[in-house]
Amino acid sequence: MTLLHLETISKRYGPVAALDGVSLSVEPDSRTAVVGPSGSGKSTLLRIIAGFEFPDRGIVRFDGKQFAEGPAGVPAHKRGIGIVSQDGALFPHLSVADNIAFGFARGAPDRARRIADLLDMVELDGAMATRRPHQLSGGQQQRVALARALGRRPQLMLLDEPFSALDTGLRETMRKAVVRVLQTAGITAILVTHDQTEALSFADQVAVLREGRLVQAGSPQTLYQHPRDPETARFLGDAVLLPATVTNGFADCALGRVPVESGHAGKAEIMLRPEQISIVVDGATPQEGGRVVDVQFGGAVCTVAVALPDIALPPILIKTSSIALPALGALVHLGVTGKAHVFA
Ligand SMILES: Nc1ncnc2c1ncn2[C@@H]1O[C@H](COP(=O)(O)OP(=O)(O)OP(=O)(O)O)[C@@H](O)[C@H]1O
Repeated sequence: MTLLHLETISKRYGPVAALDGVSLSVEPDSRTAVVGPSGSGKSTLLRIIAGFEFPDRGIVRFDGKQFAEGPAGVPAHKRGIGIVSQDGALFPHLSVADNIAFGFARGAPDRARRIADLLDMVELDGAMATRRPHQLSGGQQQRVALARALGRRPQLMLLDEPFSALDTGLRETMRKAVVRVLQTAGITAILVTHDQTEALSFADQVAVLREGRLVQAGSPQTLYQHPRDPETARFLGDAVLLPATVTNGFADCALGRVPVESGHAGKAEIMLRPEQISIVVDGATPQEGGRVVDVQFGGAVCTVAVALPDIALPPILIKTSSIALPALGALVHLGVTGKAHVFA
């Protein structure tokens, strides 16, 4: 059974088509990440699901109820959908406890226990209940915002770049904590993010928007390994794109014969992820091998650029460990693990 169903949603702002015929389904207890370049319509989609905006055309159906059909429908406060935004949007003059209790019915008899439970759920010390938001770190403020949204016991939680103001380490910790909380509470979530790694590690379903259109939706693995087009491939991570001739499950390309998954035959562009390519330093000749033209030390993951004999191709960027990095100028062979993806 589908929890949320969006059907051909379109929304214009004057001449701008913010969303153009977007259809997407979200299963109960799942996590969906919506990604796309700036201006691709991610926030508009979230606002339409929340009920802060209505589509010009299209249908929003939630848990068997029609929330919107074109510009008419159920207002935000009657949808029972939680939202956590980038800045947390806490009330600065209220204590943590009052912020969290904001969504409860006035005078709820179990108020204190519910606040304590929610603080516990988002892994915040109960002693913080009396503090004001400015006395908390960015990560703690986001936890309070999450607790406040959870307090309304929503079936669906919308997360609008909630980690973007946090630094890298804290971001990852928060992401894992949020996933844990949502799973424990059995809440379905939709996350809007600019961060591809965040999307791939957070979600069961990733939806890619571009210029208001849904380009592709599917599991993180499917999108990463089988992107619909080169732009989606590059958007979701580093990609090595090569012209090739495909026959009988193999592609002949600048890296030699590489197995492919597609039954396509003829000329095509193929894609490999950098981690599929390894460097073999074996005394290749300049006619057959590649030459190392750049080595970027990056700690655990280093980037080596290898120029191939076909000078029409840009150097291939390979991710490798810092152990046994090849020397600048070395002649090397490139080995391929797994299959290449074909853009037919
Ligand atoms: N209230 C508005 N009035 C006019 N144009 C708008 C309005 N809201 C959004 N737009 C336009 O609609 C398009 C989609 O905007 P939206 O905010 O949904 O994109 P986004 O993918 O969330 O972008 P970002 O990643 O930069 O937040 C953009 O071209 C934007 O300028």
